[in-house]
Amino acid sequence: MPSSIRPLVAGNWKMNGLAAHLSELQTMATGFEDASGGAAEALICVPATLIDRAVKSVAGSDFAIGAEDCHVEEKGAHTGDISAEMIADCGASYVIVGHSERRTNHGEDDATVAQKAKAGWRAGLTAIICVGETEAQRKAGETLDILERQIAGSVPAEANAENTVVAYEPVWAIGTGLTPTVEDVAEAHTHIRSRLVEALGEAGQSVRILYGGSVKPANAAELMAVQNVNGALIGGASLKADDFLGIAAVYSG
Ligand SMILES: O=C(CO)COP(=O)(O)O
Repeated sequence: MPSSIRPLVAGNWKMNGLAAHLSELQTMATGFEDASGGAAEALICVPATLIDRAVKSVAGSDFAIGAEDCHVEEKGAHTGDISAEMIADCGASYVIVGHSERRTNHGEDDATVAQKAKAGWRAGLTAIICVGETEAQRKAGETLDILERQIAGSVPAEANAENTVVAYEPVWAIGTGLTPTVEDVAEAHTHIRSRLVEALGEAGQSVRILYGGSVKPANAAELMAVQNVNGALIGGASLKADDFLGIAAVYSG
């Protein structure tokens, strides 16, 4: 049941981070268990250039490393793209698919996102499937309809708690310092939960649903306490160990 789901504190470095930044990652990996009281799992998704070194940096800890995107194919003539198999080959265990920045900047639609999730599974990765409305859609009162459509189109029917995490990221809350009210987060997450149960049956009860969009140490406690929020997907605040561990601390009890 949702209340027994082990939370996931996940970072998304986006197009940030050079080798020098790996020391920050090591600090996170070393401090995470203490900070979270052992009550949550940790993941940082890094640029493709850093996956291999990030995996080595956290070796010996339970800290997971993920990628930020993958191609749908296993290999072939796709210059500049990276397959899920390549990501797994570097030792990563997660891949983000359908982030709104990919949907907007690379024209990825729900069908592509679903294919990417399946590509991740094919390689043994857990897919973090992102959904979320734009500011215009929210103002037009379309939030729940958009989420329903994105869940229906982006989450393949074989999704379960082992192979899939869903992240709700309102586009207008990303990198803006704005967050929805806890009532709005509750409404969105409850809606996503019921759509997942409808689509996946019992498996939909235990798929983790992360909230993402301007999560910081100062607002994490109230956001993470909302029903059906099973962790966070953190952008800017995942670049600094102090901030990331400060967010993890909401789980320390
Ligand atoms: O897009 C996000 C994580 O995927 C959220 O980014 P911020 O936490 O910087 O708003």
